[in-house]
Amino acid sequence: MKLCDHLRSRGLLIFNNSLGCPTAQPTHRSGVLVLAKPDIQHIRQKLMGSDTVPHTAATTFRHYCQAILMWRHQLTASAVKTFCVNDWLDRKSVASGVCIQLNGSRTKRSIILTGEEEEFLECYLLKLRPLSLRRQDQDSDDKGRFFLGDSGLPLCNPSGDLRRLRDKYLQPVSEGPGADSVSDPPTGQASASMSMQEWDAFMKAFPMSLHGNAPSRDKCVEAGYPRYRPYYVKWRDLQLRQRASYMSRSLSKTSGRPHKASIQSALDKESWTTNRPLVHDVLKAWVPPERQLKDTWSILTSVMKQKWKGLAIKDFGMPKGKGVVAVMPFSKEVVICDYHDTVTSEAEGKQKRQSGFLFFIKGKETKALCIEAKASPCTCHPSLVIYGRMINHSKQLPNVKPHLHRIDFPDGPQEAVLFIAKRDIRPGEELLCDYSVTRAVVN
Ligand SMILES: C[S@@+](CC[C@H](N)C(=O)[O-])C[C@H]1O[C@@H](n2cnc3c(N)ncnc32)[C@H](O)[C@@H]1O
Repeated sequence: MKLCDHLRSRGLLIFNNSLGCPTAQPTHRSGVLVLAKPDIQHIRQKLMGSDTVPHTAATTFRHYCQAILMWRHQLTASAVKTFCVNDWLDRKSVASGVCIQLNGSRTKRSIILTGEEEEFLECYLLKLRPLSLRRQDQDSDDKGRFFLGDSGLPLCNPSGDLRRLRDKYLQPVSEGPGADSVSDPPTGQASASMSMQEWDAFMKAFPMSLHGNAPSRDKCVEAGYPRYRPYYVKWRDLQLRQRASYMSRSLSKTSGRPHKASIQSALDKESWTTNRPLVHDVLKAWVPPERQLKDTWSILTSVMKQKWKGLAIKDFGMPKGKGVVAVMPFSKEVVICDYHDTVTSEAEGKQKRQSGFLFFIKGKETKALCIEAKASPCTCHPSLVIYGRMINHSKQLPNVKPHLHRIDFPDGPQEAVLFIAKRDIRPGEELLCDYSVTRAVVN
C-alpha cells in the first residue's frame, strides 16, 4: 500500500484505465482541464509571487500547458514536441487573444490562445522552464524547444504526460483496505491526490525542514488529517528532494559534477537515519554552476560549439529588428554568450566600410582590436544563430557588458568578445549592450 500511495501521489499509478474508450475522451479532456484549473491557477499565483512549488506541482503545471495545446487546440504530440521558444516569442496579439505560428512542426499551422492560456504558458516559460534549463548538462541540447523535461531535454512523450494528467484528475478514488478514505472530505476532484491548497495547509501545519522528522500519524490525525498517508508520503518525498539538493549544493563548490564516492562519503557524515537520499538522488539534483570568467574550459567549449543556454531570438519588428532574450535567470558577472570572428587591428578595421558588423574593443592589457563578423552566417558556424551578433544596443539601460577574452582554441589563441551580465537578469528581459562603450561600429 505504501508503494501504491507513493506511486499514485506521483501520478504513476493508474486505476480503471478507460483509455480504450474513444468516445469518452472529449469529456475526459475537457473534464480534466476544468478539474485541474483551480490547482493550475493556484500554482501560477505562487510562481508569479516567486514562491517555490513542489516538483509534482511544477510537473502538473507543465502537463496542463501541454494539454491546452493538444486537447483544446488539437495540436499533435509531434507539434507540441517541436514547438519552440522562438515561436512563442514571436506570437502576435489578435482580437480574440494571441496567435502563435508553429514553425517547427511538419504541417505549419497557427493557433489562437485566450489571454488566460497565454498567461499559463508564459508562466511556464518564465518560471518553470528555467529550472529545467539550469539542470541541463553542458553537452545537452534543448534545441530551443518550449517544453523541456526535468533534465532540460526536449519532451519525449507528450501523450504519456497527458495520460498522467488525466489519471491525476479523473481516476476514481480507490483506497485499499486499511486506508482512511471513508473519512476523507470531498476534494472537488475525483483524484485521490490532494489539491495544492490542501497541501499548502498541511505544510503550514507541518513545515518542512531538512533535519526534522515527518509528522506522525497521530499528529496528522490530531491536526485534522485522518487520511494522513498521501500527505505523509508527499512530505517525505519533498524532504528527500530537499536533502538531495542540499547535498548537491554543498558538493558543488567546484564547477564539475561531483563524484559518486565523494557524494557517498558526504552522505555518510549526515546524521539522517531515515529518508536518506541515495547517491543517484544527489546526482539527479545536481545543478551545474553558472559560468564565470575563470571557467576557461567551459567557455572554450561553448564558443566552439556555440552552446549558450538560456537564450532565444525575438523579432522586435522595425526598426530594431531581431534581438536576444534571456529565457533563464543570469546572475551578475556570469558569462552569457560571445562574439567571435576575424580579428584585425583597430586601424585596419576603421578602413573597412563593409556592411557587416565591426566590433571595436579594447582589453585591459591589449591595444584596441576590431572583431569583424563579415558574413552572416558565421564563417565557422554557418548553420547556427550566433547570439552575440544579435544583441541590440541601449545607451541608458544596458544589462550586458563586453569583455575582451583570449581563448585558447586548438589551432592557436584568438581574441573573442564575451558578453557578461552587468546585473542579475530575469527571464524575459532582452539583452542590451551599450555599443558606444566598445566603440562598436555596426553597418
Ligand atoms: C548587432 S545588430 C543586432 C541584430 C539586429 N537587430 C538584427 O536584427 O540583425 C545591430 C543592428 O541592430 C539594430 N539596432 C540595434 N539596437 C537598436 C536600437 N536600440 N534601436 C534601433 N535599432 C537597433 C541596428 O540596425 C544595428 O545596426
